[in-house]
Amino acid sequence: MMKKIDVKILDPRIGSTFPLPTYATVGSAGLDLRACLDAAMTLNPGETQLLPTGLAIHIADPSLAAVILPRSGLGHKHGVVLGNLVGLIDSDYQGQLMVSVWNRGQTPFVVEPGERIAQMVFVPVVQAEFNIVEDFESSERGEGGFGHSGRQ
Ligand SMILES: O=c1ccn([C@H]2C[C@H](O)[C@@H](COP(=O)(O)OP(=O)(O)OP(=O)(O)O)O2)c(=O)[nH]1
Ligand SMILES: [Mg+2]
Repeated sequence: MMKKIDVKILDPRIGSTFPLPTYATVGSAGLDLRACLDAAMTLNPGETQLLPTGLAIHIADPSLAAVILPRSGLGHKHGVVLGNLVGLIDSDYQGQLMVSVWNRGQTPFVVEPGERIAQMVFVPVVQAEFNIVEDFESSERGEGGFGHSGRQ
């Protein structure tokens, strides 16, 4: 079932020159976000830039959040990923959705106005309250971690 999320269009090109983000297929998890730029922007190797999307959302429901993820083609083929690796959009954030793009590759990458530069996925959230204890009820794993079970 589709969930309604309030959106503010901050750049008038959204909805005309650049389409509003939509799911590309019925099974898509991500909505592609576009770089709301006035002119093409060169992202040099190693460079990070914060790009506007021209949109603000207010998720409002604390049991939801959104994450911004790289697009696999940009990340794998061009080395264009996110400066924060993953962006987290809080349910009470009302500012513009921003995308930190990082060229971790070896060649300059030109971001065109309206180019799909990242994707956003809505995710369920559980807010936890801490219950302070002296000892945990024992579990199968216990304190083992960080590869303690080996590689095969
Ligand atoms: O890629 C991103 C990541 C975050 N945000 C916005 C939404 C999010 O709710 C807010 C704060 O993000 P976060 O909590 O990750 O950043 P912070 O460095 O902890 O800043 P703050 O002190 O504002 O929480 O910034 C974006 O627009 N794009
Ligand atoms: Mg924060």
